[in-house]
Amino acid sequence: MAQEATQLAVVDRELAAEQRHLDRVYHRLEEKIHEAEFLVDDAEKRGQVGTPGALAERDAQVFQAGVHLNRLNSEFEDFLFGRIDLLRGKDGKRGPDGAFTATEVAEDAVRPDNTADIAETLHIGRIGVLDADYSPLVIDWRAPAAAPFYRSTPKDPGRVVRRRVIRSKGRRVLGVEDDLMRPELATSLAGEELAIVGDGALMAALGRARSHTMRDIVASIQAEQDLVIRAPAPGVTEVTGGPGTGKTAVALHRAAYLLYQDRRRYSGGILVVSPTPLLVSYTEGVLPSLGEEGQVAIRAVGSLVEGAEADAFDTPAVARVKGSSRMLQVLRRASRGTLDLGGEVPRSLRVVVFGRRLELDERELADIRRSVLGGTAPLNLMRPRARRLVLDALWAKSGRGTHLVDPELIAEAREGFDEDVSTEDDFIAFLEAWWPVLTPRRVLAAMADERRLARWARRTLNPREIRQLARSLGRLDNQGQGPLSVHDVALLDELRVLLGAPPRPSRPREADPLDELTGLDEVTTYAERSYSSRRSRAERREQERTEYAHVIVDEAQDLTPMQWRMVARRGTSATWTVVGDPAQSSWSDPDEAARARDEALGARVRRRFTLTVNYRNPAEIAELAAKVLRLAMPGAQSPTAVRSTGVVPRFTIADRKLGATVRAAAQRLLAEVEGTVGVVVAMGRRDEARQWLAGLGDRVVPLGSLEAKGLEYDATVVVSPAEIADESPAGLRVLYVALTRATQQLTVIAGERDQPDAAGVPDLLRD
Ligand SMILES: Nc1ncnc2c1ncn2[C@@H]1O[C@H](COP(=O)(O)OP(=O)(O)OP(=O)(O)O)[C@@H](O)[C@H]1O
Repeated sequence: MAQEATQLAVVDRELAAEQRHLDRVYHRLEEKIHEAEFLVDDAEKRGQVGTPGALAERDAQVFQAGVHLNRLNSEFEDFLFGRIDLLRGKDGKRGPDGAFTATEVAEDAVRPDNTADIAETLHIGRIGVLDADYSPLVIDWRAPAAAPFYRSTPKDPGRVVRRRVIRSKGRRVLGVEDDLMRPELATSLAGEELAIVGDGALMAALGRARSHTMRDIVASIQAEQDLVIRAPAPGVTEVTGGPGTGKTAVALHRAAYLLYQDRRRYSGGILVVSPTPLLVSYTEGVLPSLGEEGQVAIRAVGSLVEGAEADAFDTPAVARVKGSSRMLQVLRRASRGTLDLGGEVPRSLRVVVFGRRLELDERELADIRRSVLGGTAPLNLMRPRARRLVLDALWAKSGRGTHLVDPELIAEAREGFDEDVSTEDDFIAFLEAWWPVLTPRRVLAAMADERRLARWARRTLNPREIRQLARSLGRLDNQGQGPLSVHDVALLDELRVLLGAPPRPSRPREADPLDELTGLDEVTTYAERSYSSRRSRAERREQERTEYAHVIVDEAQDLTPMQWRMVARRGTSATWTVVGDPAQSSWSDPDEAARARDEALGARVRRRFTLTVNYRNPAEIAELAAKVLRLAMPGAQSPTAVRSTGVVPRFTIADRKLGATVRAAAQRLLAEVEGTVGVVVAMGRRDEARQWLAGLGDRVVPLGSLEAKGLEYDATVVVSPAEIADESPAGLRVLYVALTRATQQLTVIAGERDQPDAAGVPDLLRD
């Protein structure tokens, strides 16, 4: 009892100490906000002067102050989260953030009797805050001085004695959790014994209920993850690791780190490519919570091409054709073939110039076309040359140059001739039909005709593949308008390059996340309209952005060869971070994808990392998933689950009414967990699943197996492992993904195709 009371007193004392520090930080932040507000006021006064120079200066000041204010305001929430207490370092130099730079312990910092004093205490937060005397009140989590907070382990503690995670909300400190890095030392801080409180911040973070959005992990980044986040920028940082090892989280924190390290360089933009819109909306809150968003575009792989927003999935067989690099050859032939669509191309050209009839026949036109197509330029860019050769041929036939000798007169006559011919309606109509401006969608639509496609895909695709591909494109009208699948988008992008840019339609562009630069809305309230011209300039710049300074590919194992080509175009001079897990790949030909990936990344230096700890699944669920991994990818290593809950997966055999069984399982889990319940079914059952679960509320989410990628729920129901596994050649790997989504509980329902044992365990999940 007495011991408990003492411990409580220690906790109170430590909480009070952190509260005092947080109060100081707030005080300082308020001072800084006043400074920013003063700047705004001052800027407005200067605006009244009215000279162009003063207005420009005001504009710049208002912009800066507005961004600063907005940033400070948004950082207030839970922005102090860590603290490290350090021994004295080998040298006594301070860095720009006011912290000592030494990483090694000074020789005499630990006395022979294993006692030591804390020489430096640093608080870590989402942004750095200096006190009025430039001493560090808070160190930015990305600064070098914060690295020991993440890197230090009892095995390799460096200068850190105690690492503390502080939980706070707004202005209140709610709790602290300590890890002791040097338990062998008796350390004192300001003459008092160093206190240790709580039992591990990581476990507390992992045990919390999940919502529909991912949280940042800035308070509990682990050492192996920190190495990835802070890896040098050049070249390619490649990260592999099993489900739940934090690959997505690490990739997003790396984006924030890179921006902090070299904001100027990454003002070129960071692109995060994600497999599904669901994963985009799950993850897009993480960067704003880290104070970064304006420079980072998180896009689903089906939304990388302007004007083509796709989230529909093709059947696995069709996806396999559309994703394969064999499509390159088919698209090349199709784009040229579309120029020649039977029945639509005029066979001859007749024009009347200066009262004379001129004609080019089928053979002459074919010769011209062949000669132009001999070049390698994109088809739409060949059009001017084709037009010129037609005019040359007509000019030759007209004989008008023959009686002239003076080159100047010849040129003049020719110019008049060209002008006359090319403004003739007949000529314009002819050119439109004979060498139309092609759009990617139009070529894609042309491929929906099976006979035509068979010609273009001869010796590249087999008849069955041709039939499947043509049928899938039949959803489009003859201009290519209609629903696109995710895989169509990479084809459109390839066609865009093959065809060259057609004249741009003047339709307004679709919404782009980059248009919403951080905090600019708030700034307008201060800067009023004077700011809007700056904003529209910024928007224009973002609209023009088709290349990025850094590309992050999440779930990289799923990119098809055609998608790799599309993504590569967005980062030709970029540095890259590529995260993925081959064991979760839903693409059927890993070797072909690996070649495409190598081509996309080129000769850049590669830095490889492996993450080994599963932070999502409890050991009970991870063990079950490992059985499927052994079938899906014999010899592959499972990550080690960091915690165990004692709750084993539940198995249920569906009676004849599969829907009722699934609904009952979901309801039961809803009662047992606080947060979300994901119900994963084979892709073919998505619509049914929605009906089964209707009315259960938004804590329950029905998902096709491919949609579950990257997501997580407190509990999941996996419906019929055999159905999921049989759906595609990569089905076992997709099943592995499905089984690894839960943070707490898993129910597996055996359907008709499963062969459950007496305990209801389907054959695929038995030893
Ligand atoms: N250091 C950490 N502290 C707290 N939570 C963490 C940490 N690392 C990862 N997590 C949590 O573990 C879960 C899994 O992380 P994440 O989704 O990034 O893993 P992943 O490797 O991308 O998984 P998958 O391959 O299955 O998509 C998330 O809830 C994440 O917040």
